[in-house]
Amino acid sequence: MTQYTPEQSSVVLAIGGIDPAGFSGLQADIKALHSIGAHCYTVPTAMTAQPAQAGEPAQVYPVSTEEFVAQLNACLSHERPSAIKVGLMPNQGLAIALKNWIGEHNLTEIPVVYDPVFANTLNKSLLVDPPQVIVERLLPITTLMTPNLLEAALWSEQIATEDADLSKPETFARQWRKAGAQQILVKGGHSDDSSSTDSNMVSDYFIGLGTGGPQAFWVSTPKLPLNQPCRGTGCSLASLIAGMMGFGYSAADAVVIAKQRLQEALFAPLSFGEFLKPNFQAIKPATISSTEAAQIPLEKLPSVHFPSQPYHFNFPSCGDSPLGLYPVVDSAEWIERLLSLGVTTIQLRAKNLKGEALEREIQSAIAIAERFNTRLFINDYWELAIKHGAYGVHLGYEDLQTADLHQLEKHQLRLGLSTHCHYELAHALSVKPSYVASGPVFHTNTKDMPWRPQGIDGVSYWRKLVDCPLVAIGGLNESHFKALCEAGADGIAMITAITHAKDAEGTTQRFMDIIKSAVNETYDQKTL
Ligand SMILES: Cc1ncc(COP(=O)(O)OP(=O)(O)O)c(N)n1
Ligand SMILES: Cc1ncsc1CCOP(=O)(O)O
Ligand SMILES: [Mg+2]
Repeated sequence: MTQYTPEQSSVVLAIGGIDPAGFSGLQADIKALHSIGAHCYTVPTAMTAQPAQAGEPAQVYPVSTEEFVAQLNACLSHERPSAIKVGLMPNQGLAIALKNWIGEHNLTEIPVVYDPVFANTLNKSLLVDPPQVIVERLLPITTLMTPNLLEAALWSEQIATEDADLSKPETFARQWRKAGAQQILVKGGHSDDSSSTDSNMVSDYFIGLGTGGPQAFWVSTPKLPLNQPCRGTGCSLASLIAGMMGFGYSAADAVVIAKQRLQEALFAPLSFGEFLKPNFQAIKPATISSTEAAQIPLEKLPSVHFPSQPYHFNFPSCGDSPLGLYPVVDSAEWIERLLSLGVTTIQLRAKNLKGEALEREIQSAIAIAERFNTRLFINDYWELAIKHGAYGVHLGYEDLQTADLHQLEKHQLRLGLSTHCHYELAHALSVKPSYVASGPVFHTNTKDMPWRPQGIDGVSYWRKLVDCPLVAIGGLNESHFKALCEAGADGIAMITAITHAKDAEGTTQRFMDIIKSAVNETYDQKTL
């Protein structure tokens, strides 16, 4: 369910400080990483002594470069790490040693998540050298930085242009990118600024590298009413992100999953003395089978939205009857043929038409669907769909970046959205569409897709996260219908199985019958 291929194991090399009180640093990393089933190597950069009392400073005792490199080598003598998480890096000598070690051992392909810890939650400085010098050393080897607002400010103010508004996470993120950060998540947890998002939410700003170039988004979870300072959240989040990237997830997916995992661990935090800490023991462990990729159980997904787009939409429903068999075809002629058989949901996916011919096809398709009182979705061409009063549109993630959702909502078109990974699903759900499509379920020859097929298990997993109708698509035929209905699919979409069938009419009729009885059986079983 990701742009990359999720693996069965994730081994994270966690590099950071030892907090003997057990709130943050490597101890926090271990707990967070074990909760997602990742293995955690721990290489200390420093012992620390961080007293609870506000007046007393923290002590930091860095390890020597020799000790540091010996530990790194010892870890490497076991399995090669699949991700590296860097937390407290107290001086530039260790930063340089890490950079050199990564280069010497050809580990530059491994994702490095750097959480630039400058001070702890109690604002006690933990660095021996100035933060700017340390960050400069580590930036070239970092895949994703995760500063909080204060840490981001420390660096950004140095390089800010005069008109930059440094009170906002997105400004910091842009400044860091200018300074050479590949991908960055600026955590807004310490911000009182609510201009860009809902004040009941904690919003972080991400700039990453999507398949089609840089991508930027806000990722938000509800603010939890915590009545004591909570420690170790930054370390835990960065570790979870590294752990998910270690499994092979993209940075955007890893951020979305990690943010939700942390939210769940904070929902009923553990209280210890004057502090709280995330309760990773209380959340569901990951299930990792020997054959499938790791599956991380989540209660829901965070809200995700593009910087330019608010996420308060509400698209009309597709009605009470299940979407059922959902043929995706390329002409009005196909629509006429299939609707006359009683198909109730259909899509016009006209990839080979342009200009007037395209507009004519869309107009005819809409007229036919109206005659049969059927749910017709127009793929891609949302402006023409609005112009000619279509029932709905189906959009992919790329279309979402340019489509005017306000116009679609204003004209009350139904909206179906494709999703292939956690990040896309989180984004789609934030838009509150009329349905979400999930695929490819199986390998498809119809379209090149960079995602690994999710299988029926993937549909069941998606079902638990999706609070609107769910459509399955990709390599589907009649042998899958029963299992798909049991997995909770409301609609079963397909191209080849119908349009390449010898007897398309007979096949469609049979498919409708199978789906109808599978739906009835599933319903009977659920109500027994
Ligand atoms: C029901 C349904 N699900 C997914 C898709 C794929 O749409 P999209 O991502 O926009 O890709 P193209 O179909 O445009 O290639 C779909 N069309 N229908
Ligand atoms: C457009 C699309 N999006 C996800 S899978 C797919 C192709 C589905 O076609 P088929 O049913 O022929 O596998
Ligand atoms: Mg499309």
